[in-house]
Amino acid sequence: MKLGAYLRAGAGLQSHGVVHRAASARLDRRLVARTVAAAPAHSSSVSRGRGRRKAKPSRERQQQQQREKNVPKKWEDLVSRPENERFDEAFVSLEGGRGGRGEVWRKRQGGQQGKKAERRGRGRTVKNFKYKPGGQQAKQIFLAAESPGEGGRGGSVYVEADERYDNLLHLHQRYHYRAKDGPNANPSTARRAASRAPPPLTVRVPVGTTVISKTSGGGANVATELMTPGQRVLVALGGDGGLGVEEPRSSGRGGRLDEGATATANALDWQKVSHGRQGQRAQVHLVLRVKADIGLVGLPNAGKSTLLSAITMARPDIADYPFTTLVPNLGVIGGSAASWKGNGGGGSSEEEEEEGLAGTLAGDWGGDEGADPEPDYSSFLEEPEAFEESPLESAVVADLPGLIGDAHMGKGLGRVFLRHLKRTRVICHLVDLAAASDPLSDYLQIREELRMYNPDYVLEKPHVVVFTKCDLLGPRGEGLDRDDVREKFLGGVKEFYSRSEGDALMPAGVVFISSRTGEGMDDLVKELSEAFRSLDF
Ligand SMILES: Nc1nc2c(ncn2[C@@H]2O[C@H](COP(=O)(O)OP(=O)(O)OP(=O)(O)O)[C@@H](O)[C@H]2O)c(=O)[nH]1
Ligand SMILES: [Mg+2]
Repeated sequence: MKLGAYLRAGAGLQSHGVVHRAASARLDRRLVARTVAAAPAHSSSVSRGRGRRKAKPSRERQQQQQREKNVPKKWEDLVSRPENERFDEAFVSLEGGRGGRGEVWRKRQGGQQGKKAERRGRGRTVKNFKYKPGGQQAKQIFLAAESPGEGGRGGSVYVEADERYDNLLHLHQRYHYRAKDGPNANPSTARRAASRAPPPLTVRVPVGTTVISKTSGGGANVATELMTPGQRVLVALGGDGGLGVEEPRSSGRGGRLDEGATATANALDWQKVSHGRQGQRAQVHLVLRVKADIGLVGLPNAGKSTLLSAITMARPDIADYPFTTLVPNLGVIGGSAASWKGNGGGGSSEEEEEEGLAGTLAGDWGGDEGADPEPDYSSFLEEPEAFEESPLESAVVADLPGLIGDAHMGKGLGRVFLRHLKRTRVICHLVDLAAASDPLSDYLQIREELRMYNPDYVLEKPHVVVFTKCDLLGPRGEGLDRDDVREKFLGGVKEFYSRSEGDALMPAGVVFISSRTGEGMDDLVKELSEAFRSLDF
């Protein structure tokens, strides 16, 4: 027998043996699995020796696990708070994916033939564009790789403003987020792995979120505000892919590296350059300030949420107890009526809701008013056409939680939510005329609270005073001359501020409304439009 034939025969036998052994191993494993399933718990040690041992996590994986365990104290503090105290803030650690491994080519066989054989296995099969049906050509042809393939870049991490979100609660589930790793190069991807970066990890946040990011691993720190939908910022770049490398020859000369790498890489670091680099890591602080044109402020129960539901399609919780609203609600003036009626489902459920609402309200207002018509909080400003060309056209209204005196010392819901007024342009200050014994002091208390939080809130933003619940004035309000009340009120405000800034702090207008009957809505629209016109556009 010739040597080649002998070897082939031997090789054949050998491979036969391998298959055989593998099959019997599989069989063994199945048997073991069955025994383990059938055996009582205490005897499981019998099979332990034969079962597959659990692989020890790689060092990198261990480091990753350790990092995931390390959550900062500030994160733990934040997520243990109630939702209304954390919906507008989040801490996250964002990490770009690791780059994929570059390909390592083993030492070549000597001679031209060896080279060919070596390369034959490394490359990819592509469509043969010369192929014609019926011809002799193959449909697919093999393209040998010219050089070892590079690993792909790891996924990067972006923070993106998205209209579909209005809070940051979805980012409180965990602290660490990591993008996908880059693809490793292998014979079939050849050089293409480098161009196949995995999809980036996109962290979606509401419009109006400030992103403050400390990035390590060569990345730049970021401090930016995402103010338009779709706007995004890169916080952590994925790691570079490893380079393709040819193993150095045994003579000890350096390995031939793929283009871009230093040709002097010695025998020690040729393996390292084939490894993908780690992605950048960013510690990110996200703070949301809702972006709105009009902000509704006032004492708890002043009727802020009710006004919001009366002038927009928003349907916030309304109830006759303080602190019903815990997080800001948003609505758009002149939003299309179809949208929320569609959302409300069938007509029947809506009627039920209205009935439920009417029930609570009738209870709130005492038996003597049982004959009242059903309160209708559906929009008084429903026709979008009425607002065309008006400064109020699609203005966003934010209904804030109730504010009380000494809120800056943590009373009530505190004052943290006042940050949401920062991006409102006009403030609507609601005072419950029916319940207030002294509307002026109620008003001044809140103004002082605003001023203590941020002097710009009272100095720079025009505000309209809105006396609410005028339908409830009852006998007290019958003979009430509204112009009189207005004058007295304005006189009081002027006197209070006479020694300080004076006119700068005066209201732009005073209106009397009822969200229930729709009284005064026209005045409100007029005053708000004036206030907007007074701002320089
Ligand atoms: N009759 C009458 N009742 C009103 C009017 N506006 C509000 N109410 C009632 O006043 C109560 C409080 O209204 P809300 O809109 O929840 O008050 P709020 O200012 O949002 O209160 P918080 O969210 O707790 O700060 C509810 O029972 C409303 O039905 C109004 O114009 N007329
Ligand atoms: Mg409310």
